[in-house]
Amino acid sequence: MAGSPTKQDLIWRSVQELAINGDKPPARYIFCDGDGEQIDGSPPLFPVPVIDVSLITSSTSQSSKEDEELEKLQSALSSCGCFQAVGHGISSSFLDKVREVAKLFFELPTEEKQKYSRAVDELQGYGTDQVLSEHQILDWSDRMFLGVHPEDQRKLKLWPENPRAFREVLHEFTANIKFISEILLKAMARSLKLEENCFLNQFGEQSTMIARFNYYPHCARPDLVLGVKPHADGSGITILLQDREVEGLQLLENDRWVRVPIIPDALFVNVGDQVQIMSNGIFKSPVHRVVTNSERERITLAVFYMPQKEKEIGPEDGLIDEKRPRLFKKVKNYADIYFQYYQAGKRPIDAAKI
Ligand SMILES: O=C(O)CCC(=O)C(=O)O
Ligand SMILES: [Fe+2]
Repeated sequence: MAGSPTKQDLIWRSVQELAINGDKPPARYIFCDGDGEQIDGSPPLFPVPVIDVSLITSSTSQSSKEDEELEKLQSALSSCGCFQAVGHGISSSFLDKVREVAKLFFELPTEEKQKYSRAVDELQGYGTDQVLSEHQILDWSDRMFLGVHPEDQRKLKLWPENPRAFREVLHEFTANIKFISEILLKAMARSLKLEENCFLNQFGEQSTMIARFNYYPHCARPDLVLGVKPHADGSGITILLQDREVEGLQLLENDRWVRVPIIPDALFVNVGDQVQIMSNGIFKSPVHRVVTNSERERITLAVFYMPQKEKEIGPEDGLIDEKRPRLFKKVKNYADIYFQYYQAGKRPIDAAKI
């Protein structure tokens, strides 16, 4: 097709298709070029703390092992804001099944995947980075975004029926993730000597869970593009199932990018902005980005667990005193605020700061 691409072309041309010819990425994907800082795909590996979820599941049987694990949890979330969860109860073979259905979906022909396309002004469905301005630098990734909770609000017409097991596997996986998220949020409250349900109460009965399958094709110039630009998540907490073999996630630690290692059967958990707010800034929502590589595709599944829409959230009273004054206002509909700030290139959590 002649001429420069229209907005519509950019929306519908998947990065997967762009990657096939192995050419240099189009200008709209170039995050840094030449004189800017090059994207380092291999900075030092960061020893992300490992937490055994099976040790922190019960509030009744207080044991020294549990106390120790809660202390580790508190320390991880107050420093890097993330950890690798093991002992979470989901079998290794089921995690691989989740990875398999995701891979089979992205392998489908374009026309088949486009049956589930995101409408231009919608968030849910299959697509690329949402194009909101001509100047936006686009992510080198395709994604499938699906609301999974509350269950009665699922947009099932966007849930793939191909591969056959997709819906069932996603349903089962996210039911497990919800269960684990609730255990974690209780443990996080206990680790701060708070009543264990306090964070969960802020999430509300109709808490929201969104699944985002990320597909990062290989890229001829991984030094110029990002799979996902630097951001902190707008969730309460995020649980990420990483690719079993291909790395790509990086964290900003003390102003330096570091690599997140792969532990194949672990779930990578990070605090999102809304839990940073609820914890009055004690828990940190880490800035992270995704890099690509020239050889292999990478597929991940991020599940964002968020408070109910319209519900006001704010710092827990028990975490405010003279030594630690209130750092954040009460906010609601943080997802909307997040989106506006993020697209304007600002850090969304600043909107909630006092
Ligand atoms: O794919 C990854 O490793 C992380 C993705 C991510 O940060 C996100 O979806 O918010
Ligand atoms: Fe993220």
